[in-house]
Amino acid sequence: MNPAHQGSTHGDVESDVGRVRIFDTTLRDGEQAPGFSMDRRAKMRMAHALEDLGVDIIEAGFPQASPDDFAAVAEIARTLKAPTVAALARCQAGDIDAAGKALEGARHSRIHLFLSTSPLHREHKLGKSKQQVIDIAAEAIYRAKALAHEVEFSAEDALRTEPDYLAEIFSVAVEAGATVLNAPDTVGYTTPAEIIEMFRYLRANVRGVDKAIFSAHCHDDLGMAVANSLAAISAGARQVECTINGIGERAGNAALEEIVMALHTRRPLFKLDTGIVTQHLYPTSRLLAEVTGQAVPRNKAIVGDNAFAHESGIHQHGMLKHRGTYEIMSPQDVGAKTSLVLGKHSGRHALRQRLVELDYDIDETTLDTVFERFKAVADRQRSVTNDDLVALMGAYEADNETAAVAVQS
Ligand SMILES: CC(=O)SCCNC(=O)CCNC(=O)[C@H](O)C(C)(C)COP(=O)(O)OP(=O)(O)OC[C@H]1O[C@@H](n2cnc3c(N)ncnc32)[C@H](O)[C@@H]1OP(=O)(O)O
Ligand SMILES: CC(C)C(=O)C(=O)O
Repeated sequence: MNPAHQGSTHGDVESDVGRVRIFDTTLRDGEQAPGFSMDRRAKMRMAHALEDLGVDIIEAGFPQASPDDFAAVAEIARTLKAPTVAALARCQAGDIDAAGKALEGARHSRIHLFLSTSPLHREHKLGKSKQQVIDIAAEAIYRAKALAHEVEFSAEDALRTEPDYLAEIFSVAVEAGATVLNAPDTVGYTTPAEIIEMFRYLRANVRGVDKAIFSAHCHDDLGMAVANSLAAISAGARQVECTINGIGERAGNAALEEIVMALHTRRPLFKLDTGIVTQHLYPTSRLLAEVTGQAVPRNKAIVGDNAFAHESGIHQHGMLKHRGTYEIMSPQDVGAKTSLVLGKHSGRHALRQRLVELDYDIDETTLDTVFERFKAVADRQRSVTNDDLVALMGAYEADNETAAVAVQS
């Protein structure tokens, strides 16, 4: 083991009071989803963006998965300065050694071990008894500890595992030297009430609990990944594993931007901070869309095109009076912008505002006529652009001139 790894304070349990660590797994679980895989170059671009975003841990990949993934993890480990770089490994010597090797150049390294603990996985996937699973985990942790600054142990399918058995394997994991205990909801099955119960139980029953922090890793199969992550945090988890845009296996992982902005926007409720530079959320989301070629859905919370867009007249009127009427956070805080989109649902207030912005001096009579014409255009097309408005105003002014000439002659 590199002597510099000894005595690292990165991941000091004491420093976690009032702080939730953000463990980004966009480059590992995120890229496992069909259509999202990233090559070494794409991973490097994302890794730099994630470092600028301020994530605490970047899970760079699964070195045993492929030579390119090994190379990507190694390059990220060598290059990044601030975040801990993590690599995933099964509880197998080959995986652990590959992870250790890939992480050699890292300033702060973490081997992330996982092993299934639920009855279904133990019996059908691994074909191992409860005790065998515990022994395999302990041996793997001992091996990994010699190869990285820190070891995280994930009990795969934890939320479908018997709580007393989960507490036992985590107790052994702490004894073996793991300092992060992750209880993943691997298949997105749990609910907020259940995950709270599980984390409270673990905190009360894992031996040596003060030597480790608990982590949540939630999947979105039932659309509850973010809610479950926040629930786990409220029950004492001080690390959350999440991805940009919520990408990941099947329906995805908990979306990083949603967890971070929930903690930020509802700070009086959670009383917890992250180290995320929130203004980087939107640009990082767009970079991921660019490198994967997968567009962000318009209605995606925080980073979708519609997250701060308003087309309805009643909402636009409210927004023009006070932004707080229809926005619970400032778009600038996530690096985005508000837009008032003109369409068939818009009203006079928003239309007048846009015409003023376009330098038209407009009285009530003009507004009424132009508004009627605007609605007719809006009924034919999805949105009405500035060019459409200029054309409408041009036609209106031409009609007025014709009418004036007719009156004179
Ligand atoms: C919940 C998660 O997201 S876990 C991470 C999932 N991610 C991935 O699988 C992506 C990368 N994976 C890969 O590239 C390949 O699966 C590899 C290279 C790791 C392994 O490939 P192969 O050796 O051909 O095995 P394959 O994937 O078909 O089967 C998995 C094997 O790992 C074993 N295994 C699964 N999980 C673990 C674990 N945590 N610890 C030890 N062994 C495990 C299985 O029992 C099976 O063993 P067997 O080959 O003795 O039957
Ligand atoms: C490896 C573990 C943390 C995982 O991805 C899961 O259980 O979903």
